[in-house]
Amino acid sequence: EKAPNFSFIQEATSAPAVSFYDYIIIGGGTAGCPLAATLSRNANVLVLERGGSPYLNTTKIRTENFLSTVTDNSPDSFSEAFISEDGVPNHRPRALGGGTVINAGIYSHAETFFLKQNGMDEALASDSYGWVERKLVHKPIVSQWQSAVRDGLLEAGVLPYNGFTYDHINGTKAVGSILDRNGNRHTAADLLEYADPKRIKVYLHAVVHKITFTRKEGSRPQAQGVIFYDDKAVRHTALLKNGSTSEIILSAGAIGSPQLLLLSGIGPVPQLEPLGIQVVLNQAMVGQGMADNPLNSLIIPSPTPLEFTINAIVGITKFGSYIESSSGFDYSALAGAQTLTNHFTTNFNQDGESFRAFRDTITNSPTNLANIVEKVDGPISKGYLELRSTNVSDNPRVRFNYFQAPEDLRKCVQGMKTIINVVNSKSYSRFRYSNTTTQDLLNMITGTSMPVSLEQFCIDTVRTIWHYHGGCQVGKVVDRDYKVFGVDSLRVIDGSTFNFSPGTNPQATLMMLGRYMGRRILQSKRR
Ligand SMILES: Cc1cc2nc3c(=O)[nH]c(=O)nc-3n(C[C@H](O)[C@H](O)[C@H](O)COP(=O)(O)OP(=O)(O)OC[C@H]3O[C@@H](n4cnc5c(N)ncnc54)[C@H](O)[C@@H]3O)c2cc1C
Repeated sequence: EKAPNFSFIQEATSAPAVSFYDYIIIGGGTAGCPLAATLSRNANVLVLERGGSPYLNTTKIRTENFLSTVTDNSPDSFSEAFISEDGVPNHRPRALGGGTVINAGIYSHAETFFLKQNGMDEALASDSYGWVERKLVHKPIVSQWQSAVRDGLLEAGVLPYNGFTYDHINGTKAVGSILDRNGNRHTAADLLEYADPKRIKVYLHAVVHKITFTRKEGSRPQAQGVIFYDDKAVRHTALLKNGSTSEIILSAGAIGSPQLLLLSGIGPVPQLEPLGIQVVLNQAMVGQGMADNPLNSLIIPSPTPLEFTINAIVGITKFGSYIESSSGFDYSALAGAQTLTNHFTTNFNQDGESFRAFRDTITNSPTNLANIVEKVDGPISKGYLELRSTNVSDNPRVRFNYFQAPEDLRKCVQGMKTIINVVNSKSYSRFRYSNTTTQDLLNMITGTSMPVSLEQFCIDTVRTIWHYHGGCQVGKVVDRDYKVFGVDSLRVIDGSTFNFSPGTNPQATLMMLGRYMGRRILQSKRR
C-alpha cells in the first residue's frame, strides 16, 4: 500500500482488548518503521506508536515549518519539549516516523568504524542504506548562501571538497536530505510502503506503559507482552504468539527505551524499589551512558535577503567538530536561543550605521538571519537517565553533563574558530555586515556586551543538536544482536543502543539499522 492511505494504520481505540503477534515493536519511529516493514514480509507484526500520523497535517512538516513544528508543544503535536538537568531545552519526537517527522533532514552515512565496532556486515549495511535511499532521500538545492558557506569552509581549511556524497569523509561536502526540492518532507513512515499490508498492524496514540514477563522455575525472565493505553484511556494487551522466535522490540528512542525498561522492572534495584516497581532483572547500566552532542553557533545577520535553506553543506573537520548551517528562518522561535530582539535592545544600544543595520535586520527582517552551527563529535562526557515517577507520560530525568570532559570543550573551541573563519572569509563577505566584528556576533549569542573566552562561550551558550543517544548501549544493556542481556525475547533497536552518534547526523544509520536488523532477525528465524 502507498502512503498516505495505508489501511493498516489505525487509531489504538480500535485495538482489541487482547491480541497476539510474532513481533511487537514499541515505537513507530526512525528505526521502528523500517524494522516493522521488513519483519512483516515474513511474520505478523504490531507497531505501537504514542504519536499521531504525519500524513494528516503535511503543512506542519514542510521544510519552512521546521522550527515552528519542533517548538510546538501542544498536547497532540509532533514534538514534546523537555529540559535536561543541565538546563538545556530539548525535544522528543512524538509521531509515526519519530524523529524523521520533525528533524532538519540531513542524511549522511556512518563512519566505517561504527559498523566495525558493532560487528556489522558491511555489505548488508550498504544494501540497507540503499533500501532507505530509494524511498526517501533527495539531493539538496545548494543556494547562493550555502555556496558561500561551502567556499568559506574550504577557505577555512576544511578540505578537500568531496562533492555530493553520503559518505563520512573529512572535508566539505553536499549532503542528502529527506526534505525534497519542493519543501516536502519524506519520513520513516514512508518506509511502511515496503510492508506486507496483510501482516502488519500499526496503532497510533498507543502509549505503552510496560512490558510483561513470564519466568519458569530456574530460567531467565522471558518477555511475554505489552500493556498499552489508547487516547480514551482504555487498556489493551498485546501478547507474543507462542514460540521461541517471537519477540518484543523496543524502538522507543533514547529516552523512551531506557524509560520503558525501567518501568518494566529491568534496571538498577536502588532506583526501582523506592518507586515500587517489581524487579525483573537488576541491571545497573540501564539509563547510563546518556550523551548529547553539544551544539554551539553563530547567528549572522545578512545585509542582503537570504534564501530559505537548510543544511545542504556539511564540514567534517579533522579535529572532531562538524559544521552545518541554515538560513532564512526566524531563529527567535527556537527554544533555548533567547529572543534576539531582546538581546539586541538590551545589549546593543550603541550608535553607528552598522549597528543600526544590524538591529534592523534582527527586529524587522528576522528571516535575513543565518545560523552556522558546530556539533562536537562523540562527546566523552556522559550522563544518565532516571525515572521521575512510574507514569510513562512523565519525562524521565536526563543529564548529559555537557563539556565535563576537557576534550569536548577543546573540540567546541576549534569548531567555533572554524565558524568564525568561515564568516570572516572572502567567500562569505557579501552575507555579513562589514563593520560587524566577531565579538559583536559572539555577544549577540551570549546576550552580554562583555567579551568572554571561546571556552566560556561554549559552556554558556551550549544547545542541543538533538542527537542524544545511549541508555541501552551495545555491550552494556544489549549484545551485538541488540538482545537485552539476561532476559529472553526482548531486543532494543534504536538510538539508545549507540555508544556514539554515527556520521555527522544519525538518522540514516537508524533507518539502515532497522532494515538491517529486520533482515538479520528473519534470517535467524529461518534457520
Ligand atoms: C529537531 C531535531 C532535528 C534533528 N535533525 C537531524 C538531522 O538533520 N539529521 C539526522 O540524521 N538526525 C537529526 N535528528 C536526530 C534524529 O532525528 C534522531 O536521532 C532519530 O530520529 C532517533 O531515532 P530513534 O529511532 O532512536 O527514535 P525516534 O525516531 O524518536 O522513535 C521513537 C518513537 O517511539 C515512540 N515512543 C516513545 N515512547 C513510547 C511509548 N511509551 N509508547 C509508544 N511509543 C513510544 C515515539 O513517539 C517515537 O515516535 C534531529 C532530531 C530532532 C529532534
